[in-house]
Amino acid sequence: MIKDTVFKSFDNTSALEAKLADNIARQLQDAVDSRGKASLVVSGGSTPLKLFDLLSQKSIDWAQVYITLADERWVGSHEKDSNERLVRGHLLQNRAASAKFSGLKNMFTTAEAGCDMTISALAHFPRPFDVVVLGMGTDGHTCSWFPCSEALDNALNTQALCAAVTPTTAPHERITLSKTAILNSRQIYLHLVGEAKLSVYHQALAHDDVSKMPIRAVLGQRKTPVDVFYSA
Ligand SMILES: O=C(O)[C@H](O)[C@@H](O)[C@H](O)[C@H](O)COP(=O)(O)O
Repeated sequence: MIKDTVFKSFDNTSALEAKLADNIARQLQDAVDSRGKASLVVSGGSTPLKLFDLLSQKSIDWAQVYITLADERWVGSHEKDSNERLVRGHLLQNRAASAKFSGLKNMFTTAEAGCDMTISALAHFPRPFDVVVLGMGTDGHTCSWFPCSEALDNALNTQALCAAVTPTTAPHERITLSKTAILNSRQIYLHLVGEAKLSVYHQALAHDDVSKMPIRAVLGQRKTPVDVFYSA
């Protein structure tokens, strides 16, 4: 049983996105004011697109903000399943166009082979990450930590920043930030939309087995604050 998560429920997705975009913008600007630069890790998938649109319009010092992804499918950055494509089309727009983005995919043929290069590409990021925004799948995965995937143990236990994953339940080989990387953050948000995700979230809280629902690796820890933002 996992206790004490901060859970914020909103009447609709617009209210959720407005509040989450305000929080993230404030935390990034605070980081720039105190340390000169800030870092933001975002997730792909369908949930965060409107959040990205709103965030891109915030008036903060984006030129000092370093942005990357929690995970990426090992496909070209113009392909429809690319998370980088979503970030470029929705977040790195408007005022946020001046942010410094590093994607996770590189020219290596496989994620396994490209992992070290991705780690080097992120070496200059301010860490701990200031803000991490995670999503969750209805199987309880977050990032590309898929339940029962052979690579899950490595993604959850390596001290390296990234791990390669080939899920059996989702398309594409992937690269994902590791648990070590994600938890080395000042603030994590878990962005959930829809009743199906709420039910999965409750199932995740009810037990401790991380291999069955890897989101528990985030919800069941006390090192890094996690705020869950939910709307039906
Ligand atoms: O690349 C990805 O797929 C993700 O980063 C992944 O972890 C995502 O956040 C969840 O699968 C939720 O996806 P949806 O928002 O599409 O439901």
